[in-house]
Amino acid sequence: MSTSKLISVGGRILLEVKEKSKMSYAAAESVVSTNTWTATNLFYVLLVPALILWYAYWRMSRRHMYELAEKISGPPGWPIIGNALEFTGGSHDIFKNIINKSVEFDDQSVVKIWIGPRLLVFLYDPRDVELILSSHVHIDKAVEYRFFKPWLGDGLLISTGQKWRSHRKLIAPTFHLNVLKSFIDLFNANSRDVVNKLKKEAGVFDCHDYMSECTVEILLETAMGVSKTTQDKSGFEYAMAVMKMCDILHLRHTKIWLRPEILFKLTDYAKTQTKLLSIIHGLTKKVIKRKKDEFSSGKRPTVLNDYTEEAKATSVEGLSFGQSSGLKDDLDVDDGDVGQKKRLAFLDLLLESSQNGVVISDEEIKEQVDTIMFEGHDTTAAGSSFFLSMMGVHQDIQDKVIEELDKIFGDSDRPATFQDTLEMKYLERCLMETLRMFPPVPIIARHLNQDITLPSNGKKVPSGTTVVIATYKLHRRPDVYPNPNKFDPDNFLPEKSANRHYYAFVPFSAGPRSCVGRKYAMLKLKIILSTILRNFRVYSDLKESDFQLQADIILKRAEGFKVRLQPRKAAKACY
Ligand code: HEM
Repeated sequence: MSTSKLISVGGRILLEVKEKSKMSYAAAESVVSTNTWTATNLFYVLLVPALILWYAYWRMSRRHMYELAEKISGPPGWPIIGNALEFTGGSHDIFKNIINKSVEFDDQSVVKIWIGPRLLVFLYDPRDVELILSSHVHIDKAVEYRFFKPWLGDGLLISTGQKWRSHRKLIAPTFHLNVLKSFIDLFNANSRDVVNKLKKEAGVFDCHDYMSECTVEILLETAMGVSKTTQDKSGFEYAMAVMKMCDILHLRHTKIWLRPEILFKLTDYAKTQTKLLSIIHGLTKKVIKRKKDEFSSGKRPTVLNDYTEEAKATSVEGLSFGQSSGLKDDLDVDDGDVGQKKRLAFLDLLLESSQNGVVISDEEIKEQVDTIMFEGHDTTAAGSSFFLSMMGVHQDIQDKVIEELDKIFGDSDRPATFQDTLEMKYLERCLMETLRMFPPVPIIARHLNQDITLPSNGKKVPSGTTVVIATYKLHRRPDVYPNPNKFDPDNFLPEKSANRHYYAFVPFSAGPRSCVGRKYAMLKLKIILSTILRNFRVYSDLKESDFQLQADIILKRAEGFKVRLQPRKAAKACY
């Protein structure tokens, strides 16, 4: 065979081999694609029944919940998403919509809604409220509080079980009345500062900004023990960051698509949250570091063990410190029989405890500081701003408060004493009435780990439900407060309070998980508000029916807390 023949034969063979291999490749490809097709199809063919089975099992395992929920009334919802569409629109629209819709169910004081698979049952009969709040069993916070976790960690507000119990035991005494009495000078000094700042306001302005900054600064100076001279402008920045964080948390509570972590992280809100948390945690870290440096340089905290007869009293005759006088909690424990007790302010105690090898880590201290800073400032800022708004609206009531203050202080510009605060009885009634009509924490939510039977109507609420104490609705029950939408401080005359169900007024919650800052808040508010009213008369151009309420975690006025001030003693400087 010639070379060219060989080549051509070889080429043909090669071509043939190539053709064959092409064919077998195509065949293989078709086998693979057939197999892939079959595997993909098989996957889907199996997935669909698997999902159906899983859904059927899931529904079956929740049958008990559905059966009991069926017997509780509530607005009709959609399949899968339930009543999630009720939460569309802005915060004010949501609040108005929910309150309006709830009216239909007022005769039963219990309303059910579904947000996707979550069952929420709103309660506002005092007997049902008592069942939940007085219990040592129903103390777990609802799963919705988990959105606070990146901010507050496992702080007192959201922790549960043994951790919550031991930290509560540690922290509650740091808000004991004896400790609070030692803060009076600081309450006065900061109230004076806010009065001086308010002097520059000539027209209508939002008093909440001032109240917010002032309450942050007071907290830093009292509970955290950071002196004014070492504070910088970060208080205001912190307060604004907290406000914006609350907006984001509220969105996550109400917009079903923002609930799953995986979806939330894709949004701009997640980026904003990271920025806000760096401002918020920046301040708390700075505060703790400063305090630790003081400790290591040998500066020890002041021990507050003034054990005079007056200081011994933990409860004061005729003063309820923000709750029905028949209720008692761990803040009312009288340790007169325990012997002389060393008392420290909040952060001093936590640091001292940790250095003595007690129960609390650095991370836990940070979580508790974040919790107290949040709970302690935004609530009181809202409460005081609502109070000033109500004084502005009700000039006749403001007259009576001013008359009382003039009786206590006369012409003097001296700072208020603890004894003075006991005599501010009418101002206290106005404060309680403000907290009734505008509770800064308008709802309290708990997770049920077992079925409960409602004392008010015998209906059962199933385990796994989020029960929501609707404080705002509870406080406006016409059978408890005749004319409930009228601001009437006489609702808190002793004889009227005595005849009322104890759990019909719970602005600070009640029972084992009541607010640890209740007495602190009442004392601080009395001093700030009396100082403002000793210096200014407050006016409002709006009536309370014009207030646009919104509940971004904390109840606020959507349009801002707009008031006007007129100096009472034009020529006199604040003392
Ligand atoms: C007008 C002012 C205040 C109001 C209306 C208020 C209201 C409340 C309410 C309703 C709760 C229960 C929340 C829930 O269960 O979801 C609570 C808890 C709490 N509050 Fe306050 N609060 C006020 C001021 C303060 C202050 C000044 C502090 C601290 C300085 C504070 C610290 C706390 C803490 C740590 C908790 C969690 C307690 C626990 O779960 O054991 N609060 N507050």
